[in-house]
Amino acid sequence: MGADFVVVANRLPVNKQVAADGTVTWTRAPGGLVTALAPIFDSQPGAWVGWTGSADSSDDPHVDGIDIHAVPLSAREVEDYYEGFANSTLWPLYHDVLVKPEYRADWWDVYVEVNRRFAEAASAAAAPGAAVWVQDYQLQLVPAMLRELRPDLKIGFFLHIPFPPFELFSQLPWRREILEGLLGADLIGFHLPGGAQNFLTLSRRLLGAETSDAPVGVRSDFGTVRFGDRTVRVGAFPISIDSAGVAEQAAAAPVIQRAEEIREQLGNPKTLLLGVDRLDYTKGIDVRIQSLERLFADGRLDPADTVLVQLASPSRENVESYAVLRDTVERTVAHINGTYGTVASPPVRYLLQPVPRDELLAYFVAADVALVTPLRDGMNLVTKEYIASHPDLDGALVLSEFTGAAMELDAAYVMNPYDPASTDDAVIAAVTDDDAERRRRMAILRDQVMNNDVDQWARSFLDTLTEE
Ligand SMILES: O=P(O)(O)OC[C@H]1O[C@H](O[C@H]2O[C@H](CO)[C@@H](O)[C@H](O)[C@H]2O)[C@H](O)[C@@H](O)[C@@H]1O
Ligand SMILES: Nc1ccn([C@@H]2O[C@H](COP(=O)(O)OP(=O)(O)O)[C@@H](O)[C@H]2O)c(=O)n1
Repeated sequence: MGADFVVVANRLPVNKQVAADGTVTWTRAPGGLVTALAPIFDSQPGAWVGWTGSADSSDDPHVDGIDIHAVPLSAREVEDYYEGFANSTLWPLYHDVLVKPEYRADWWDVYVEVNRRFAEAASAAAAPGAAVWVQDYQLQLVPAMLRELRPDLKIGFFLHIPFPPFELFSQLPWRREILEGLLGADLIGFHLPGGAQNFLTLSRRLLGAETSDAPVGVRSDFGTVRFGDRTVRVGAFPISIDSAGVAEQAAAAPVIQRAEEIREQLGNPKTLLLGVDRLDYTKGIDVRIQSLERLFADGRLDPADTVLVQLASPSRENVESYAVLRDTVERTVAHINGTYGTVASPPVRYLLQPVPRDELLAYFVAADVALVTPLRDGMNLVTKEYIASHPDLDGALVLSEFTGAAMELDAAYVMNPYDPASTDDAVIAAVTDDDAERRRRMAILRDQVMNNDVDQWARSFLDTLTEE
C-alpha cells in the first residue's frame, strides 16, 4: 500500500543505547535534522526511511506515529559511506574546507551503492503519487535514482548544511554526478538564498543547464534549472524548531527548579556562559574557550565569578579530525582550569556525553549568555532553542556570522569567529550591557523565533513541492 508522505534521511530519529546489563533503550538521535523533522509527524502520518546508527544491525525500532523503514548498513559501509565519503569528503568540503577533504574513489563507489539502497527502500515505502522528501548531503544521489524507479512520485530534497560556491565545489571529482543526482528532485531546498544561488551557478557552469537569473528569496522567488525535459525549482527555506513546544517545556516548573539548582551547584556565579554542540570542528568550541582565556588574562572577565558550561555530545568518533578536535578542546579546557581555577571552582565545566532533553532545557534557562561561535554552520538550532527558552527576555546570545541563523537573528551579539577582537568584544557586550539593551535584543530575537517555527519550514517546503 505505502505511505503518502515519506522522509528519507541517513538517520532514523532514534539512537540505540545498550546498558551494561544488555538492556536496550532507544533515545532521540543526535543533531538538528532529527530535532526539526520529528515534530512534522505529529500533524501528518507517514514513513521514515533511514539507518539505525549501528553497523550490521537487523534492528527494526518502533516509533509512535511513524512507519519506520530501517536501511541496514554493514561495518564497511559505515566506514566508507558515512565516516568516509559523507563525513571526510562532503562535510569538510561543504564547510569551507575547515579540514582537508579526502577524495577517494573507493568511498565514492560505496556512497553510490548505499544511495541506491536508500532509493530502493524509499520506492518500496511510497504509495502511488506520494511526496518523498530526501534529506541532506549523505543522500544527494537518491533523487535521481528514485525518479528512475518511481517517476510517479513528487520528490523534494533539502540540504541541511551550507552549499559551497563554485570555487570550492569544483574540487570534487564527482561534481557532475552530485549535481545530476540532486536534479532528480522537483524541488531542491537550502537554508539560505546564497546556497540556492550557488547551486544555480554550478548547474549552469558545470552542466551547461539553463537557469533563472533573478535573485532567490526566502520562501519565495524560487530559482529554476532546466534539466533534460524537466524544470527543477530551487529555493531557500530556513529551518527552525518547535518554538512553542520548546518554550512550554522550558517554562515547566521542574525545569525552572532544575535551572536554579544548576546555578547553585555551580556556586551561583555572577555570569553563567553556555555552549551546547555536537563535538564538531565546525562549531568553534575552541574559539569560545580561547576567547574566555584571553578575557581572563586581560582582566576583562573575572574567573572567580564566571563559569562556562560546555555540553558536547560525542559525534563521528571514528573520524580522525573529530578525535583531533577532542584532544584540542580537552587540552584547552585543562589549561584554562589549571591557570585560572581553584580546586573548588574551575571556570570551565565540560561534559562529553548526551544530556537528556529536560536537563538540556534547564541549562538553556539557567544561562545568562549562550555562546554560539561556529566557523561555519548550516543553521544551528541550538541558537533558536536558547531563545525560545527565555520568555522573560533575560538572556543574551553571542552568535557567529558564519551560521545560517545569523541571517535571521542579527539582533544577537554577532561576531566573527576568525577575529579574536570581534569575538571578545561580543562576549563582553553580552555580559556587561545593561538589562534594557539585553532585553531589547532578546525581544527581537524571540519575535523572529516564535513566529517562524519548524512547522512553517516544513509546510512552506511541502506546499511548494506539491503545488501544481
Ligand atoms: O547524524 P550525525 O552524523 O550524528 O550528525 C547529526 C546531524 O548533523 C548535521 O546537522 C545539520 O542540520 C541542522 C538542521 O538543519 C542544522 O541546524 C545544522 O547546521 C546542520 O549541521 C547534519 O546535517 C545532519 O544530517 C546530521 O544528522
Ligand atoms: N549535548 C547536546 C548537543 C546538542 N543537542 C541537540 O542537538 C541539536 C543540534 O542541532 P544544531 O542544528 O544546533 O546542530 P547539528 O548538531 O545538527 O549540526 C539541537 O536540537 C540540540 O539541542 C543535544 O541534545 N545535546
